[in-house]
Amino acid sequence: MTDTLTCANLSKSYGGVVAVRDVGFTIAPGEAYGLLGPNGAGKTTTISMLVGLLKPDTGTVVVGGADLSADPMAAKAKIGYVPQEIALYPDLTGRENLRFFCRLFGLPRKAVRARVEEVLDLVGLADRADAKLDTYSGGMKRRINIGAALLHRPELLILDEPTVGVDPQSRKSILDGLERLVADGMALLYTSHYMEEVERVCDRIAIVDHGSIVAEGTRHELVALVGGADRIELTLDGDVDTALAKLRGLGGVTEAVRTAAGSVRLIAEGGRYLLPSVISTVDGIAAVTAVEVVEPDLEATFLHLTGNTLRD
Ligand SMILES: Nc1ncnc2c1ncn2[C@@H]1O[C@H](COP(=O)(O)OP(=O)(O)OP(=O)(O)O)[C@@H](O)[C@H]1O
Repeated sequence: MTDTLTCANLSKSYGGVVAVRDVGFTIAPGEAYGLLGPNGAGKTTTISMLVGLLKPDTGTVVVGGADLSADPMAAKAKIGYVPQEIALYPDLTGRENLRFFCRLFGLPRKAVRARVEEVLDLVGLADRADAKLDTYSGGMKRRINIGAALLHRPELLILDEPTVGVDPQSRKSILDGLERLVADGMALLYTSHYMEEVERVCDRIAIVDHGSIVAEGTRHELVALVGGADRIELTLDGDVDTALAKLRGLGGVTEAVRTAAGSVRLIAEGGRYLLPSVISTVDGIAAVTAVEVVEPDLEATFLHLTGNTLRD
C-alpha cells in the first residue's frame, strides 16, 4: 500500500542557522503521526516544506504517490493544512467563510452547499454557522480553520499546534473531532509541544529537538527508552540550587533539573521508593512543600534524550 506521506532527508537553514536537519518519516493511510518538540524545534519549518510553502535545501516529499517538487498540484490536492495563524474573514459568517474557501479550492459549484454543511457538522459549529467570525472564540475560529482544510477531502490533514491559545472546551472538541477523523480513515500529521495531546491523538510519534528527529515510535516504544525510571516533581522552599546539586549526587537519580515554575524535576530508577532519601538529602537546605511521582511518560523520554524539558 502506498504511504500517504513519505519525506526524506529534509533540511533547511536560515542564513547560517540550521532549522531542520535531515528529517524523514512516513505516514501510512489512516495513521496519526505526531511531531513532539519544544518551541523552536523546527516543527513549523518541517511542515512548511511538506505543504510546499518553503523550498527545502535538501530532501524529498511524496504525498499519496505524488512528488511535491515534480507534481506540486497533485501532491498539494491531497493535503489539508491548518496553519498556526488563522486566515479567516471576520466580517463573514462561519458558513460564508467556508463557502469562500470552497471557491478558492475550485470545488464544483453544485457540491459546495452540501459539503459546507457536512464540514460544519464535522467541526461541531452547525449551530453557530450564521454568526460572524468576529463573534467566535479563538477555539471556534480554529475549528472553522480546520473545517476549511477539510473541504476538499484531503488524504492527509496537517495541523500546526492547533490548540495553542484555545479555551479548554474547544480544545476538547478539537481533539475529539480529530480522533473521529482518524477513526474514519484520515491520515494526520499533528505537531505540538503538549505531550498529553500527542499521546492521546497519535499512533506514532517523532520527538524533535534542535531541528532533528531524536527518536521515533509508538508511545510505548518511546517510553521504554527510559527504562523503569520515575519522574519526581518536588516543590522546595529554601536554597533550591544547593538542594538540586545535592540531589544530583543521590544514588538512582539520573537527571535533575530546575523547571521554570521553580520546582525540581528528578528522573530516578524506582523513584517512588527513593522519596525518604530525597527528603533527607535536602534536609536543612530546603523544605519539601509538595511532591508528585509520575511513572515514565514522554516528558521523561524527552528529558532522557535531550537533557531538556519540553515546556520549560
Ligand atoms: N524565517 C526565519 N528566519 C530565520 N530563522 C527562522 C525563521 N523561521 C524559523 N526560524 C528559526 O528556525 C528554528 C525552527 O523554527 P520553527 O518555527 O520551525 O520551530 P517550531 O518547532 O515550529 O517552533 P514554534 O512552535 O515556536 O513555531 C528556530 O530556531 C527559529 O528561530
